[in-house]
Amino acid sequence: MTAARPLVAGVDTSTQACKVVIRDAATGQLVRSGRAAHPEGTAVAPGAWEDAFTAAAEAAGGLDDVAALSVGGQQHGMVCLDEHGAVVRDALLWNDVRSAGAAADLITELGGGDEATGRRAWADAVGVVPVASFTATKLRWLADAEPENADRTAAVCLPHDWLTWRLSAHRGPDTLVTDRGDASGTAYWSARTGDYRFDLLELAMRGRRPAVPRVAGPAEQVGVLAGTSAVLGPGTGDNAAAALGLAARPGDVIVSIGTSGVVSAVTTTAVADATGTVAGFADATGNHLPLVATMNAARVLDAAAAMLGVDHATLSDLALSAPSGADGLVLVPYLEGERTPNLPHATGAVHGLTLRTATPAHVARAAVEGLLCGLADGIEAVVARGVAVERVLLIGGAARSPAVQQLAPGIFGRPVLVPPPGEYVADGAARQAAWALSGAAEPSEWAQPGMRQFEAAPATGVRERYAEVRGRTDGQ
Ligand SMILES: Nc1ncnc2c1ncn2[C@@H]1O[C@H](COP(=O)(O)OP(=O)(O)O)[C@@H](O)[C@H]1O
Ligand SMILES: O=C(CO)[C@@H](O)[C@H](O)COP(=O)(O)O
Repeated sequence: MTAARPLVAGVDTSTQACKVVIRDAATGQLVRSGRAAHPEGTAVAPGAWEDAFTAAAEAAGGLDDVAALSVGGQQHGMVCLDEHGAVVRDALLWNDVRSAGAAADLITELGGGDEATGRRAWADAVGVVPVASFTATKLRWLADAEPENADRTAAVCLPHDWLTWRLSAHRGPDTLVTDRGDASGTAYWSARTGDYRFDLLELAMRGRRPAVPRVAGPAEQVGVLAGTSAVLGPGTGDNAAAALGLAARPGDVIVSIGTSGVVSAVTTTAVADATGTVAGFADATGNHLPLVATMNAARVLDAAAAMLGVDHATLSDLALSAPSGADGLVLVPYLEGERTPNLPHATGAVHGLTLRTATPAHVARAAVEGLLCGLADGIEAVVARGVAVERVLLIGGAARSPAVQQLAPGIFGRPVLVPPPGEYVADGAARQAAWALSGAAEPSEWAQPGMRQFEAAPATGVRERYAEVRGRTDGQ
């Protein structure tokens, strides 16, 4: 049945929801899709992801006719398993900042007590400088705060690794598999060398060495969907999956405004930024994916809309009705602490309130501009690491906002391409599944969606005023 017209499934197990798309393996045409919500919070029982996957797959009409499946997922989350494969504690997600102190400790420890030396040493070793988001820092937190759980941790993996493993016919924790894209977000695997740094894993775990997933090749068949003959691809981190879904090539910069704000670019060489601003991740094809991530993105607009008591469409209208720069009103959007810049305990700030600016329209404008200014800093950071920018592609839930679409080009100082609203992470996972199924050297060329191009005059002074206010408050 599946041989005549094979279908493939792509999964995005993201922060807020699980999304499943089912596409034609040959053409990429969307056949069906479904989604289900994840629980709130930054510590989540992994079983909730499996439940959401089951519900999303059912909403997508089931998987009976699917010949291959891959899982893309939120990066960095710490999933600890005991010797029998049972979950040791709730997973700590990428946006959980309790490990901020552990990150600082790991930097100075590797630097022999010197922070600058430590930053350089981490960047050289694994392409990243620890921040609270990365798995290694969560493991250090575990070792210090919950040593008994650290002792019970026989294996550690990431959300997409865990879901792939749960969906497979394998059961022992020794059969866990990951890929380059997600492994590169652990801070104990190097995208440059392709090797685990077990010394850094042991440093994080204070001498313990849990098992880690095998790093599969980009299109490897890593198993089968339990109870079926459908092939499982290795999966990958959500940002690498989005790049695959968009068939991103060198010169493309992807700006994703989901729960996280992400600026990423496909490159052929590894990046090692000792400032830690640009993380030297890998992509899902064998290339690299230098990336800047912020913790405050779509939910800044969710919060602004809730604060003003309006829906997203009205928030967007309000923002577009206010003048550029919101007459000096600036919203620094560090609502959940921030990762870039590294201010894990920061809070948001609103500066420049006057009788003139104390209007819903000014607040809406300041929220959109504050969000975009943080991402503009991210684009500038990847450019500073030598990334060439030919196209800027805007995706993620908040890319649906007309205000975001129309204001981004002025604040980024570049035209912006917006593909139709879609699940590009799940699409990338589906494309990987088709690739694994085909056994071909390269992923098939799927028709890419038409994109709308937005242009605008530079938003003079907006980023400068944002930088001034951010510097003044430091978001604290
Ligand atoms: N039209 C819109 N305007 C602004 N934000 C939106 C809009 N539609 C959805 N969102 C927001 O986008 C976010 C979900 O985006 P998504 O990329 O799916 O996130 P994630 O992959 O992190 O789960 C939610 O916070 C949602 O409220
Ligand atoms: O931490 C990062 C990237 O380094 C985030 O991009 C997470 O991977 C979460 O992604 P979303 O749920 O926002 O898509």
